[in-house]
Amino acid sequence: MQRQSLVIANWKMNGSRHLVKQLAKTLRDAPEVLADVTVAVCPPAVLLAAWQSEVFYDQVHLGAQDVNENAAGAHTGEHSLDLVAEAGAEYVLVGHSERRQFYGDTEQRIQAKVAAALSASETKFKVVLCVGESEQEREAEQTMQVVQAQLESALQNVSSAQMAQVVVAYEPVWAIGTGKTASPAQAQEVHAFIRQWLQQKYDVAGTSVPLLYGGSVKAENAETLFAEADIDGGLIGGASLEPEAFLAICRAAQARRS
Ligand SMILES: O=C[C@H](O)COP(=O)(O)O
Repeated sequence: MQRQSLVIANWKMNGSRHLVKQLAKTLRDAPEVLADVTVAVCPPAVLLAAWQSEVFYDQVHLGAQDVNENAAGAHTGEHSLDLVAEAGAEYVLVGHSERRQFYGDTEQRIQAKVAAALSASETKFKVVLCVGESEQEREAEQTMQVVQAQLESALQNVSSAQMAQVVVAYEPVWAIGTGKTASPAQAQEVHAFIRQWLQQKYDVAGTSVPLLYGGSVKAENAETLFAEADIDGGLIGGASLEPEAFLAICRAAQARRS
């Protein structure tokens, strides 16, 4: 089954209004890429509004890097689904390893965030669930076990119908921001495992879920990673801050379709 290529930029706590303009221009100047590849950008929430005035949503989609599981209330510093939707977000990253490690994203909270995002009635959010093992876990040969446990917990109450709104990003923690990329074979092995798990639980709905690889994807390695059967695109950190590099990665995802 040929799934649509998808590339998502995660700026993390980086970027500026200037970079919004630069990247938006670079992408606008490549309509042939945007015609073939779904591209989304997740800037820091305070830059969503700047993006809103630069993009047409049929060209570039916007996303939030995280969201609070509560609808509203006394949660200083947090953003609700309604707030990020109002700022243009259609995608929401959930369970990124940096949030799991440093900002209190327990399995329970991740499950609650997934549930909240999937049940939002006004906006049909796309939830990008991030999973992945640490270096220690890989060395102990626990990769599949860890990834399976993360999937089981986050998707425990998610129905087949809701899976049309879910994207899974495999991000080995040891490859994030380290310059160490999983080899295409290593990434494919885990992606195939995730695909199989999804198909077992969700049947046909599991076949359609886009699977992204993230972890030091660069213009130089994107094409070989995206050539793997179960890698439908990437979740890009550092390289998404360089417009030309990001565009080259989107082109690599476009090449995957031909
Ligand atoms: O969300 C993106 C990933 O954490 C990958 O980041 P990176 O491309 O800087 O390694």
